[in-house]
Amino acid sequence: MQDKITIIRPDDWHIHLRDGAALKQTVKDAANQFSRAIIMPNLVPPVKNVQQASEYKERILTHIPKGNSFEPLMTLYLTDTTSIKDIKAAKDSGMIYAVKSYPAGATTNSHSGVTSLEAIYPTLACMAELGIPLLLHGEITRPDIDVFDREKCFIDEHLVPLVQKFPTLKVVLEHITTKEAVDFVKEANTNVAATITVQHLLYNRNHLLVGGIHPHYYCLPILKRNIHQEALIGAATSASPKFFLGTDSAPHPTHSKESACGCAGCYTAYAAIELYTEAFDRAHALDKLEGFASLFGPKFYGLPVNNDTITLIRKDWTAPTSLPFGENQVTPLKAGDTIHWQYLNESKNDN
Ligand SMILES: NC(=O)N[C@@H](CC(=O)O)C(=O)O
Ligand SMILES: [Zn+2]
Ligand SMILES: [Zn+2]
Repeated sequence: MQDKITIIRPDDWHIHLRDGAALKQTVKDAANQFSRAIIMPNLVPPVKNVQQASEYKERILTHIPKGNSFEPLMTLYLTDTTSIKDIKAAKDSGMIYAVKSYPAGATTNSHSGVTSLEAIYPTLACMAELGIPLLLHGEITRPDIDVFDREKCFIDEHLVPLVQKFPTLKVVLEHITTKEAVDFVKEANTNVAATITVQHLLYNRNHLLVGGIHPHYYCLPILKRNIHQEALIGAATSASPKFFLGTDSAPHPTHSKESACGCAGCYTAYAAIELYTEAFDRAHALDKLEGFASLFGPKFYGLPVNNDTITLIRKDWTAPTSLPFGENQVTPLKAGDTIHWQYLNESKNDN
């Protein structure tokens, strides 16, 4: 049995760091394991232009521990009024790595999101031309569509035509949750990729709903049935460069999740790489972890691979039941449970 694994340092291609006092914990956790992360722009108000992204980046940078070279890769929040001028400014800034589309109303802080992707095709054409990736929260929001079918419907109704219309546009279908998404991405052209969260590899909707309702497993897109979980594990461990690591670590105060109307999002950044290692170990695919976590993301974004490594050992430890989150607390995924791999935090930035 393999008890130790060393891989090139990973990056997180989808994270929510939030803002203000929350940054103290979220930045520390992300910077501890990852070299770079794609920073989601769904703040209140959203990060809509270069100026706001640059100010947000500065706020993040002040929380990076001394001697740590974590690099936040900033994104813009796409709205119905994002203009070609905004996209050109993003490109010229050299600090915007992608533009994120939230269908209006689909998820946390998405009310300023796009009401029709088709209506902003000229903006997307400009992104294709300038090589700026489009990151998609891929869910339809029509109330007649069942919450478990929203990703599949988004693919059929919006993504298939989008990819046909813009074959050169780089597209990441974020946090995929279904077999249909896996199949779509596999068959699409090489400009189409997907991130996969660790909760969608470790869990399915039974974990959310059997034996009581478990709000800390609630995220969007919602956990699906086990056949979808299996398809995601298959994709993540397939060595296909189209599938790479994106935690979607999305903290909410404990009281906002343990509520009559609980928020969507799981906090995983505190132990992300340990949890992914656990998922790959379960699938007998530890040899596929490095590609998924450290090689395929940079390849898609056209960035260099990191030049240091991290090591994990097989060792049980207990996840904290709670972590500081500004003036509140956040209950992390797996709170109080045993995690079977441990990240040895010794090598970072000593080269
Ligand atoms: N994934 C989630 O359940 N929540 C995310 C938003 C998102 O990524 O959809 C959040 O910001 O809380
Ligand atoms: Zn999302
Ligand atoms: Zn997210």
